[in-house]
Amino acid sequence: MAPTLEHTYATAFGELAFAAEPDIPAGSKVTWVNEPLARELGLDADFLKTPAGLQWLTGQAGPESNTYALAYSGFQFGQLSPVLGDGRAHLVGELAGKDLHLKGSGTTMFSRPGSDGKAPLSAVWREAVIGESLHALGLPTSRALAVIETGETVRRRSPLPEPAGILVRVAASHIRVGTFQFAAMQCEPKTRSDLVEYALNRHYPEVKNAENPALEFLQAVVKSQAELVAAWSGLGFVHGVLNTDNVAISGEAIDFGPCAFIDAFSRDAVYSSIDRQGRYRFKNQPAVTRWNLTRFAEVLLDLIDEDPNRAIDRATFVLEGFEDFYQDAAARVFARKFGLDVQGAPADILAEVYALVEKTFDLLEVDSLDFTGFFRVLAENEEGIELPEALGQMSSHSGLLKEWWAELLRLRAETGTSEQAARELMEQANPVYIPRNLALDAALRAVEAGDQEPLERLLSAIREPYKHKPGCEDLESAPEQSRFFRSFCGT
Ligand SMILES: Nc1ncnc2c1ncn2[C@@H]1O[C@H](COP(=O)(O)OP(=O)(O)OP(=O)(O)O)[C@@H](O)[C@H]1O
Repeated sequence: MAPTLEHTYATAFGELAFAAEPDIPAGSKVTWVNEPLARELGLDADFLKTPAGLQWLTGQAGPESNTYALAYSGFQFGQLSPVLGDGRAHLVGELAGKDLHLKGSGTTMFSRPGSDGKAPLSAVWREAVIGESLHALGLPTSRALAVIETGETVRRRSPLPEPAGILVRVAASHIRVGTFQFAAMQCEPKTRSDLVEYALNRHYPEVKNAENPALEFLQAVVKSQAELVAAWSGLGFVHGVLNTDNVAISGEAIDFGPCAFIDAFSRDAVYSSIDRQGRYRFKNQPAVTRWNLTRFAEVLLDLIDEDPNRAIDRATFVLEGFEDFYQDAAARVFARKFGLDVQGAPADILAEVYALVEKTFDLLEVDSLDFTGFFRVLAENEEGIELPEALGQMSSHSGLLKEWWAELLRLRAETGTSEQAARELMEQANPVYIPRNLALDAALRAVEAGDQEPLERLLSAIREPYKHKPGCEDLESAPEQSRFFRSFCGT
């Protein structure tokens, strides 16, 4: 049997959570359960695959339905949409302090006019695989608990129908920057102060008794977002749609629809077919996150200080800390990738590591090198202090490469990192396996045709990302044609 879910958010915020029934078509089946996650949550994976498990996962198990569509607003590609909300998603409840949430579960009062409330099976799986990969790589992220096939079809990328699915996901919460924007525009001021208190209790209890809770909350979200985006930089990960409704205040990655890990490196990498101006390209992610946080600060100002000018000064001071948090976090992320032990290192060393990150990007970009492959080759270098031959073969700019290598060795010496320590750091920071774009795409096409095996194989590799897995060699690198890959945003 499965536990009873809580509804603390919906109970506390009736003006932000509206009763809404999911549409679970007859014949729907749970076709995949995330067994490690089920275990972590104390759930029985075998039960979840049964018809009773399907009912529990979709909020239909009790005598009455307690499922909700959540309200939020959002700046989408820079333009404010005052009312968005779960238009094809439902909150089922909370388990162990986390949200259980459906996507692709039918229309609600927030549905986009004329839209079907559904999700293509391939989009459901893309989110499931990427979430598992980010989690295995140590990043905070929402994760798929299960995939449901409904037997229905949807039309997205072509006039041809494709199978539909429902994602059952688990997230720290679904409180977004856009939730606060909605509360600011549509609710009494008390809703926002209650929401700050609720969010602090749930996500940042260490600062919940602060003298100025709204200011401390802003500070905590700024820091966690800076760390999140720095971790993405370290993986060459492009979220895809960093609208304010896709920014969770918990600091987890959510709603990474048309996301991808970069193969051939370019700072301008953008994978989403709807991001025509490249607003959310790789190199813009820190600046765009700062922009999103500024929109967040705007709707907290009156809670920060009743004097508007003082409130702006205080919020600005916190926002200005974003760059420092980001650079510090990015320097630490890349230090591990470079094999540098920076524990206890002074700020000037971290600044030098950060400068080396930019030089690395130059080196990768000038030859469009494979981001993940470059770092893994570095981790597996057998040549000690000699410039690794394999890197020499990858790069056609030997001058740049030699300079870069000399700088890396200088920082190793400066930080007193032994060869052994360097190798250990790099082997645990530079993955062998990420969901390569073309391999993921091929696996998604297979699942649409009824074959789940390629996805299961990909999952087994990315779940242990730092270890070579016999039989998965084809998933270790990107084929040449991946340079031209662009993910379709048919969510
Ligand atoms: N198929 C759909 N049917 C009804 N409403 C939809 C559908 N797809 C998106 N919407 C709604 O349109 C608005 C903007 O959606 P957005 O593009 O952010 O999609 P989303 O469902 O939130 O997907 P993602 O998780 O990838 O961000 C949201 O209110 C969303 O619920």
